[in-house]
Amino acid sequence: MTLPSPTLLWFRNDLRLADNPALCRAAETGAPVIALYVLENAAGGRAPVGDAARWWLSRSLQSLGRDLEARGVQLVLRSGDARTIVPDLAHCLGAGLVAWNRRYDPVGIACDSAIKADLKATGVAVDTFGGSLLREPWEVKTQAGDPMRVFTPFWRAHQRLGEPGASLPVPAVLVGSRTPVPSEELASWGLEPTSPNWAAGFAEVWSPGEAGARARLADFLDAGLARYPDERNRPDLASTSRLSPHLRFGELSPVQIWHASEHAGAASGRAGIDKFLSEVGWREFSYHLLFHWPRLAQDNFQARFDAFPWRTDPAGLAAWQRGLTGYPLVDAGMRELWQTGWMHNRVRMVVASFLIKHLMIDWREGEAWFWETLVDADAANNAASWQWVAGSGADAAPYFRVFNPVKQGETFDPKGDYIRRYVPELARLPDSAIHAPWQADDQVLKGAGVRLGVTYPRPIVDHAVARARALDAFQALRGRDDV
Ligand SMILES: Cc1cc2nc3c(=O)[nH]c(=O)nc-3n(C[C@H](O)[C@H](O)[C@H](O)COP(=O)(O)OP(=O)(O)OC[C@H]3O[C@@H](n4cnc5c(N)ncnc54)[C@H](O)[C@@H]3O)c2cc1C
Repeated sequence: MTLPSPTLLWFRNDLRLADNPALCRAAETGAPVIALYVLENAAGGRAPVGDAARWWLSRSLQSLGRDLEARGVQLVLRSGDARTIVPDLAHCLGAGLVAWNRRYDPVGIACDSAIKADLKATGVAVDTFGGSLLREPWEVKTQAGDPMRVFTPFWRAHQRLGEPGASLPVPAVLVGSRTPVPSEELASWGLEPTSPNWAAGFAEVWSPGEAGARARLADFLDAGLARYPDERNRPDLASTSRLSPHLRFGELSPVQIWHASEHAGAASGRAGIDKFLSEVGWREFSYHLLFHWPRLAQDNFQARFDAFPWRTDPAGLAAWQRGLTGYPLVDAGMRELWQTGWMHNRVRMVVASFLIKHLMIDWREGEAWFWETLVDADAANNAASWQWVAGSGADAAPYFRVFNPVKQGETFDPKGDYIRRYVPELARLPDSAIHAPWQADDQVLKGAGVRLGVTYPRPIVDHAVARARALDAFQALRGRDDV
């Protein structure tokens, strides 16, 4: 008896078995399934997965590999150029079908289009699906059929399209290949740092993989959703879902989140679910922007910002990266990032504003640092958010809104617990001094063991002076035309 031609299932940003349309399609064929992950080469000077996210990827692939193996399917690992690896493997296996869930970044789209054309030209069928978003980025548009630039009407139009379809179960039956396919060893990819192992703290905080994602969602819906509208800006509390790295690698889909939240919402109340899903909506909006403006991570969305007089300040950039600016909330955020690969959204906004406005360093420097240090570093969310803070983006915060890091700390970390957690050299300061130690009496500093300029830096810029400098620079841009 001749076996049906196998199906090659290419995993990318969808490292899960549940609600995975490409996997369902592969299962439906009844043919043997061979799963593939390709560690792709750097493109445009940037690795497709940043340093901290590589740690996550390593753990997530281990988890996916185990889950597939338990169902008799091999996860084949290859590294290099997907444009040659995928067609070569498909031909070598005699695959009748290659299936994948789409991606939306320009490098990914160009690569996938080329592979699809190549496969089709050689008689291999290709099926692609939407699996990372609630709606495909081109589905939401203005009445004139154009892409949208403002979040609120975007989200309204998105919601008018109706509920997302049902979330797909893990296929009941998957057929694996009887013959093992040569695969590279995950360990040989060196995804996890060793000397030094700067990711040592990550495993204490995170459980990469589909099971970890599901558990985190369940915990949040149970304990966090009802409090989310009131507490989501508080970095000192476990106030948000922390699902972002799971979403980044597609261990969970937004469709699953949507249905689970709607289900839990009955008990938690409408306010929590609406606010939470609107944040997931910001992720949809970022992807919409990246899809329609593929140079979102490179070019100012508003061209008038091209004339902005960014400063070159290597010492300021290094102090910011290392969490040594002398502003406790900024330093706590940058150290949370270093220690855990993640940072609370409120603090992301404050540290980004500090880099862009207090130091007047180009937002692209910040975007690049986050790309390498965040476990959730995401081509769409990172670029759109940096441009949002800079004021150069679509529907962005106005440039003249300069966060005061002291006031932000007093409002959102009122007792200084978050600062104490990540800036331990300030831990013994009283609440009244922790947000601005340079304003404290000598006696207070001494009592807390703080020696400014020795155990903790003095502020590298004065807030009022830096604010005025940034506003002057912005004033000069006024009157220039937007894109
Ligand atoms: C300068 C800057 C850079 C950022 N870079 C990234 C990034 O690389 N990757 C990333 O996923 N998010 C990024 N964000 C957005 C946001 O900070 C994170 O998504 C959020 O902190 C993740 O935590 P959470 O999962 O607990 O969020 P929750 O508040 O629980 O929200 C649930 C989900 O909604 C989405 N979401 C929430 N807020 C936003 C937002 N403002 N924009 C887009 N999507 C959002 C995320 O997918 C998140 O997981 C950035 C924000 C800023 C200000």
